[in-house]
Formats: sequence, C-alpha cells, structure tokens
Amino acid sequence: MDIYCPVDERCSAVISALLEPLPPLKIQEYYERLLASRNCSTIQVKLDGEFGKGVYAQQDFAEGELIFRDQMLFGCQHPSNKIECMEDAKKCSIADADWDSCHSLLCLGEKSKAPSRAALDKFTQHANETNDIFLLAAKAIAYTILRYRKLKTSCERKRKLPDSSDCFDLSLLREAWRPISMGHKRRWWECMALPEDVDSSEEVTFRMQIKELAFQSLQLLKDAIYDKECEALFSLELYGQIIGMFELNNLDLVVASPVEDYFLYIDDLHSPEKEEVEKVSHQFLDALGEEYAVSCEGTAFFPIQSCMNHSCQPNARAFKREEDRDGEATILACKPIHKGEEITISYIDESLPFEERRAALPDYGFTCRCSKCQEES
Ligand SMILES: C[S@@+](CC[C@H](N)C(=O)[O-])C[C@H]1O[C@@H](n2cnc3c(N)ncnc32)[C@H](O)[C@@H]1O
Repeated sequence: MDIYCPVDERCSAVISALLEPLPPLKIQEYYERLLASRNCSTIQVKLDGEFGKGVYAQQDFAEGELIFRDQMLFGCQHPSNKIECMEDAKKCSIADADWDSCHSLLCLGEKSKAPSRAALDKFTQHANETNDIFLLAAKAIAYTILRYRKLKTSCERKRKLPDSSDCFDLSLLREAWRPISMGHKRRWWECMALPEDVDSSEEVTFRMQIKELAFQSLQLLKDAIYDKECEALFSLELYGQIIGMFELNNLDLVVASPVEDYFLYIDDLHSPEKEEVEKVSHQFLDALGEEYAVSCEGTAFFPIQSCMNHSCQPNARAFKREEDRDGEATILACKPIHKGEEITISYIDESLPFEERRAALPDYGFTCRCSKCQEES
C-alpha cells in the first residue's frame, strides 16, 4: 500500500506550481544574473544541448587552466566524520551567511529560532542514524522558509501594507524556492540506484522502504520547523524531489579542518601575542591530539557545477585543490577548450571499460549518451 501524506493532497496546486519548469529564456536569465553576481564571465549556462541545461565556454581555455569556482548552496558534513559537530551547532559557530540563510531555524543552540528544539534534536538524530542527506534537505526547506519571510516583509514595507502574517503569497514562495527549482530533480525513491545486495525481485519493496524512511524523516522535520504558509514544503512529493536533487547532483567534498586553520593562524602570530594566545590554546591542542587536523568530509550542492553534463571523454574536472580550503568547487580544463564548446566533467572514472562505466552511472540516474558511449555501444 502506498504512503498517504495529507499535505500532498492539501497543497497539490502549490506543489505543481513549484515544480513547474520555468521557460528556457527565464532559466538562462536566472543563470546570467547568478554568474554576473559572482563576476564570472568565463562561462554561460544554456539549454541548447541534448541533455537539458549545460555549461558552455565563453572564452578559450588552455589545458590546466581554471575555468570557474563555484560556491555551495547547501552542504553538510558526514556524521561518521564529525568531531562533535552537534557541539559546533550548539556554539553556533556556523558562518553568518549560513545563519541567515537556514541555520537560525535549524540551530540546536540558545539562539535557535526553531519552534521546537526537542523535535529538531529528534530529527537530527534520525538523520545521523539513517541518511545525512535529510540534513541537507532540511537546510533547503529552512532556507526557502526564511527567504519567503524576508521577501514578504520587504514587499509589505515597499507597499506600505500592514503586517499580513497569515496571508499566503504563491508568487513570493516561488521566488523563495527559485534557487532550488533550478536543480535537476527526480523523486529520491525512484532515482536511487538499487544497492548491490538488493535483488531485482525486491526492487518494489526496497523503493517503498526508502519512501517510508523519507516520510518518517519529514514528519520529524515538520514537528520541528513547520510553517503554515510554507506548508507545501512539508509535502512528501517536494521532500522526495529535494533529496533526489541532492542524490543526482551533489559533489563529495573535503574541506580542511577549521580547527587546524585556527592553530595555523596562531602559529603565524608574532611575540608576545603568540605566547599569550598559546597559554590558552595549548590545552585545546593537547585535548584534541591528532584529531585537530582531521579534515571535514561531506557532500554539497553547487548551483553552477550541477548544471555540467557528464562525458566519458570530459574536457574538465571538478575537484578541490589544496589551496581551496573553503568548501568551494574548482573546475579546471583537462584539455584545451574553445569558446562556445560545452564544458563537461566525468561523474565516474572514465578510464573504465564501457560495461563498467554503464554499471556505475545508474547511481546518477541516467544511461550515458556521450559520443564515446555511442561509439562503443
Ligand atoms: C547533474 S545534471 C546535469 C545538468 C542537467 N542537464 C540539467 O538540465 O540540470 C545530470 C543530468 O543531466 C543528464 N545528463 C548529463 N550528462 C548526460 C549524458 N552524458 N548522457 C545522458 N544524459 C546526461 C541526465 O539527465 C543527468 O541525470
């Protein structure tokens, strides 16, 4: 029997409006504005190709040249790699930008704006025990709610209207949701690759279990940060689409330990300031032992990098370099690229033989139709 989510039924019209794709020109305009806001003129996002959106070169690039750097929209650290991440959250050591964009609703500390911190604790624990992708989905929902509230307040101020806190405005919710609406999406329980230990005869049951898990997580999140005007964001349909978007687009990340950065900073200080600070800091360094330099491993969604299509003969690579200590993604040319050419990366190890590449790509929810695969098939 399928899962019944009452919000899906109550908000079906709003959900359809949020999932309706924008016309191609509007999509292009959105990315033009995003790239301009980052002073990036080396690339363009267009919908010209066979596979929907794609990233195209606006100039020639030599082999090894930096094409662009992308800032993450949402990211999280894997629980297995967390050294007291919950403690971090309690101390609210998250950057101010993250605080404004989503953390104020998801914080477990004293400054939290979450309606129920106990419920938020339960949600977080469930995500840590099952799948940390739920933490990322919670960030996307909190981000949209906070953006919606901000847009509404500024609209009311502009129009000199009285505070109409209960009056829902679909166009503002669509605007608040826009950055997430742009990501390539499918329902999580439908796009997820079947794990190797699950027999194909068990596929239907497996996908239903995944859907149930998402529903459990959503109920816990709803108890923690429910917002009546943004109720549609608590539908199973949108939750599944958001998680699916992360599953299909995310990039694995390694970010240098911020604690290590702190100790390196102290190391660079001059006397007598350095000795003064070390009087306090050495206790922490002793307590942490080797762990102070453990880098943060996680997963993140990048708005521009996620528009890059896959090729088994890519002309670029997306990764982190030693100097990129800030969680940004770096895209470098691995071949000379000419102005106007599509810039592609490989989501898998492209040196594998055809059959193995074909077997690896279902993790990304598609069968490759790049020229190399077409020739080899
Ligand atoms: C990360 S997204 C890339 C951006 C995407 N084209 C869009 O419109 O948002 C990955 C999706 O693009 C499509 N895609 C990318 N590379 C492809 C390829 N080589 N063959 C077939 N489809 C591809 C698939 O639908 C895949 O799930």
